[in-house]
Amino acid sequence: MSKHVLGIIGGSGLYDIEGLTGAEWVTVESPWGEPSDDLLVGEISGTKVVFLPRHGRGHAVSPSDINYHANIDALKRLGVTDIFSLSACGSLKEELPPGTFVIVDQFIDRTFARKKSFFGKGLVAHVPLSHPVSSWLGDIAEDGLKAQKVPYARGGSYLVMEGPQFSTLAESELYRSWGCSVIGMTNMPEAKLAREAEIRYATVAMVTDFDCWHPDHDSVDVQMVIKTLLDNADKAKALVKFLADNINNRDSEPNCGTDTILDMAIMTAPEKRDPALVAKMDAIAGRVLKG
Ligand SMILES: CSC[C@H]1O[C@H](OP(=O)(O)O)[C@H](O)[C@@H]1O
Ligand SMILES: Nc1ncnc2[nH]cnc12
Repeated sequence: MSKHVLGIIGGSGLYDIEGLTGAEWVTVESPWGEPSDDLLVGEISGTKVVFLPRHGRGHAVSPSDINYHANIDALKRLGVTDIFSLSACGSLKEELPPGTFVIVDQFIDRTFARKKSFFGKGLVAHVPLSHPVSSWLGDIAEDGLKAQKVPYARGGSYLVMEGPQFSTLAESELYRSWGCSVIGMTNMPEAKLAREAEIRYATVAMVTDFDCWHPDHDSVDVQMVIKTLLDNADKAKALVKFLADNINNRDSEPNCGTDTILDMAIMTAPEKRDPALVAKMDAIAGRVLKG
């Protein structure tokens, strides 16, 4: 069995994936509550793949209501080592028109109604986040998009807004003035929590619209997003197959240190730790808390 276990978090428009051998929807119990849905577990080319629809099948969960903690905990419990988020997003740059896939490398987190950490009172930790995504995973995504001849951009900042309403024009212009490339509502705290869980994370953001700033394009609405997503669904599914085919066949291994990030992160002295929180962290931090 393969070493890297591939987690795919499917965003708007991606509620299922095909081509998994032995595919089974599995219910995962998490001490953090209910994940967005059951998780689809199977294999592609010998790689174990775990798929989770972020908004649930039928899209019943809004960005602010997603239980990001339970989602990451469930992926960790199923052995996931590497997560790709496939997300819809708005473009904040002329040169990133709808249909472009952006391999994001930075985030600006403007969400304010979400709990951001697994850690807290009685178990304090601070993980580094200067480079929130894995460039090793980004390389695999880039190879896949090149092979498929999909228009893509490597790098760019994803502005994470609270939503669920889309931005005002003043907000959209503000984020453009900050140099952000794309905007969405879901990748934080997801990326932060993945880092705390020692899971490598990368996002391929599929541009569906020009938000509301572009003088020659209508302001974003859901119909516009869905139309572009449907046009791009096959490309996203082919990318998932490429990721699974390739993640365990690379010449190099990741060296970002994410898989051991908690070695240096926990501040709370053993005798001051809250046993209830420590117990809840069995999957996320069991590697460093046990013994
Ligand atoms: C349906 S448009 C807004 C919605 O789409 C994106 O979700 P995801 O990242 O899960 O693809 C965006 O962040 C909003 O949540
Ligand atoms: N313009 C936009 N703003 C926020 N989230 C989005 N998801 C897709 N397009 C978006």
